Amino acid sequence: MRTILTSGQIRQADEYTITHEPIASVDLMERAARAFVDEFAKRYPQKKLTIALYCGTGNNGGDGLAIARLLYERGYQEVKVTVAHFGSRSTNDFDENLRRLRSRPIPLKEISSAVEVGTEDSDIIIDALLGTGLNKPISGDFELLVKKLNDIRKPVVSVDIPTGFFADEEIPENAACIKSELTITFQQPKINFLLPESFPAVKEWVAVDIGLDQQFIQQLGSPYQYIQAEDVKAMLKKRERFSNKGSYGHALIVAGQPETMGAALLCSAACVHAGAGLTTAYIPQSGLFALNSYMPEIMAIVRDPKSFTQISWSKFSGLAIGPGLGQDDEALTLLKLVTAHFQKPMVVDADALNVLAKYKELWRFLPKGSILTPHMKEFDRLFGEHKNWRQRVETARQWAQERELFIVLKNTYTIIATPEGKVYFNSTGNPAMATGGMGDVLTGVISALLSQNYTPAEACLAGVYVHGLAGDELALPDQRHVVLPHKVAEHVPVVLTKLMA
Ligand SMILES: NC(=O)C1=CN([C@@H]2O[C@H](COP(=O)(O)OP(=O)(O)OC[C@H]3O[C@@H](n4cnc5c(N)ncnc54)[C@H](O)[C@@H]3O)[C@@H](O)[C@H]2O)[C@@H](O)CC1
Ligand SMILES: Nc1ncnc2c1ncn2[C@@H]1O[C@H](COP(=O)(O)OP(=O)(O)O)[C@@H](O)[C@H]1O
Ligand SMILES: [K+]
Repeated sequence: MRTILTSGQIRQADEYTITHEPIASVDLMERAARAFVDEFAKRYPQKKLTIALYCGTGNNGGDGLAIARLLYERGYQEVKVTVAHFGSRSTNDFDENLRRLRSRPIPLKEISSAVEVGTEDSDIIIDALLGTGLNKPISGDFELLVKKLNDIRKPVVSVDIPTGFFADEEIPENAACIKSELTITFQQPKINFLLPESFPAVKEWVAVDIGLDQQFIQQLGSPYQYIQAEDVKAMLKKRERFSNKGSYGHALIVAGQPETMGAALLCSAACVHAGAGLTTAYIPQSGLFALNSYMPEIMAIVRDPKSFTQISWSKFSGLAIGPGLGQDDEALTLLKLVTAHFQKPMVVDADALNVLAKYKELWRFLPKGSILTPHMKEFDRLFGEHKNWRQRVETARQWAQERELFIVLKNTYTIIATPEGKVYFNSTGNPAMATGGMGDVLTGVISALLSQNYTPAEACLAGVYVHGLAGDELALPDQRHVVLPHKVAEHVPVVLTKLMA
């Protein structure tokens, strides 16, 4: 896991590293600047580029001055620097870097108001005005300068965070900020980079390691984590030589209506591909033909009232309810039936979530450790309207803790809130996956993992990661516009094999 800290915690980690490594703070700044320049040089290797750095007078500005010097030393000869003295005092490391910069033949202009900025015709702008020290929305000269830089419509690369961007608190409405093409951020993504509001301020980000003390970072106990491949690799279990289908559990997928059988098929098929020993779909009579012709590996129980009393619930080790289920009386009956008889953690998705939103008294029947997989609209139906994603993250965290459930809030960086109060952000997935049926596949994958005896936490974390990775492997190499959910399901075994290699 990569721990995600708030700006305040990052400052603590900086201070701890400075005292205990030990390293002088100006040397830590130099290390950060070097890490920035390494990444910048990879992305923009043309040494003839004209580069304009805009620096504030805090440590973000200090980084900018060090970056200008290091770029020059790397052979970027067309670098120039503008320092914005807009009121805030300068830091010692800024002063030291200004002294170092002055000994180089790099053009330096110091301004005390935004109107002094002339026409800007450089190829690239590096934004080092303000970083994590931001404590209120920018206004006055900062706002004017930011507006000017945005209006130039040249690519902007931000140092650590775009100037004016709130890294981890709720972003105030209409707060002005730099719209960066790329943000090269120190040590870890900032929480708000992982939420939709960050776009277009943060079109793309990359985190570069500046060697902050890892032990100290762990000890800060941040609830926010960013899932990495190693975490999922450590969870996955290989299939044993003397195993049989009984070793991998039996999943029941309660899904589908005559008009939405596709959802049931995609979910059940994904469950088969993700390795459930047996998969049974609990579907309407009219869906039987489609099911049998789509995938013969899936078994069926036909959903007539007689069946309600005939299911032997204990033989299922995993269960999902919801994809394409509808929200009529039958859906309500099924949700009641399932929660009354199935005592293990289950996956609740799609229409079952909408039913749950309408009949709040059903909450208390959900087995502890169950996994809710809402997208944004389902989430707001369950928990009320939210003004922004930062609020959704906190609602998910509170509810998951209070109800002892896992909430998988599907998004670009899917958010997983756990009963322990942790919040994980998924690092896989891409916009080609934004197509109907993709969530049904995710539900199938998670229920397959539950039926194979993975813990609910493992099923959520590994499930979302694997699902996103399958989508990435299909879409990213040749930049596909769209990937189809059934292809993602079919690719899940390939991804699992690679992760277990
Ligand atoms: N040793 C360290 O602490 C390190 C810090 N680093 C850099 O330091 C940055 C943080 O530096 P600072 O804490 O000096 O802060 P900034 O450089 O982000 O901001 C400077 C000052 O601007 C003022 N300010 C805040 N909001 C404002 C607003 N809306 N309008 C006008 N002024 C405002 C604040 O008083 C703040 O201290 C990071 O983003 C990173 O770039 C890196 O060099 C790595 C090491
Ligand atoms: N831009 C994106 N980046 C990453 N993942 C995405 C993106 N768009 C969609 N996804 C993933 O695709 C799935 C869509 O789920 P959902 O909206 O429930 O689809 P459906 O209801 O049609 O089955 C989620 O797992 C989501 O994380
Ligand atoms: K910045």
